[in-house]
Amino acid sequence: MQQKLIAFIGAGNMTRAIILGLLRSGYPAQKIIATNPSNGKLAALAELGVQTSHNNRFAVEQADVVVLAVKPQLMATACADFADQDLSQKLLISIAAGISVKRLNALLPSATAIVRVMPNTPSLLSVGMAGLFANAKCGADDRTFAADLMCAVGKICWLQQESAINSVIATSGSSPAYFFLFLEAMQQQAINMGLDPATARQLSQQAMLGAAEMAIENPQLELTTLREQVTSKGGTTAAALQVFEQHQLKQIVAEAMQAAVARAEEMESLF
Ligand SMILES: NC(=O)C1=CN([C@@H]2O[C@H](COP(=O)(O)OP(=O)(O)OC[C@H]3O[C@@H](n4cnc5c(N)ncnc54)[C@H](OP(=O)(O)O)[C@@H]3O)[C@@H](O)[C@H]2O)C=CC1
Ligand SMILES: O=C(O)[C@@H]1CCC=N1
Repeated sequence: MQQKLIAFIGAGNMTRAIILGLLRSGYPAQKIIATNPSNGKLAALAELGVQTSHNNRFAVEQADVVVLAVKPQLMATACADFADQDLSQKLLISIAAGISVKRLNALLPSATAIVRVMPNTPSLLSVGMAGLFANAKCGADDRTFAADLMCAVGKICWLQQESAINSVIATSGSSPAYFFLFLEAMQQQAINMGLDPATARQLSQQAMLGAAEMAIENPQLELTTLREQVTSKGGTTAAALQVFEQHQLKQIVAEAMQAAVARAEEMESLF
């Protein structure tokens, strides 16, 4: 991966995840600067050798690549700190949900090459999944750098349409939380059935990990086939799946994902 000075604006969960991945892949810490208003998160990054600052303007001035990683509702405030700087030679990467390229161009008028990235928190363990959309002003170098950045923390896919970012949010950005909700429910019921909390958690999470690895290792098999392989006729799994069907699990999932997309679209008009 090319070594450019990367400024992360906002040093929260996602920035930390991406920086840890970069460092693990051998990216030099002194080529990274992170900003944040409060101290704690910066201090933790400074311990890893990363440069830190409270000053967005100072960080952006030196950077070749600027990663916008603040909450969507704070994006306008953060960008105002360096909106009058010449960003035309810098690659701008935004990981924010609900902030369009058009909005970024309005907030940062001199920005040219812009990549929107939708990552997820498993990036922290280098098993992230990110969708990337590049605007028409991005050259091959910009695309390669953005791809390399996210490949340091997981897998990526390129999107042809910006609107697909919202589908990525619903499918891989937010979905670790859907999964944790499912795990919480399983752990709770296992406890209700008499298992201790640690055993209930281990059984649930290890089964899910194994199932995810089976799906990954068997791309030639449809997910339906993998499900059917667990489901003996007249057996226990069939009894459980029948309950999911009665309660229309697929419809619930569809509605939840549609709600995520609708909120992303709403945020595009709010922030
Ligand atoms: N979390 C997730 O799973 C995912 C998040 N995203 C997107 O990533 C972005 C960041 O999310 P996440 O890391 O979870 O959020 P966090 O709240 O963990 O991190 C945002 C950080 O920005 C800091 N901040 C606030 N205002 C400014 C400012 N003006 N200048 C610089 N830094 C500032 C906050 O500081 P302080 O600590 O003082 O509040 C905070 O540390 C969001 O836009 C979100 O949509 C995308 C995909 C997945
Ligand atoms: O909840 C959110 O808005 C962000 C985007 C995807 C995951 N977290």
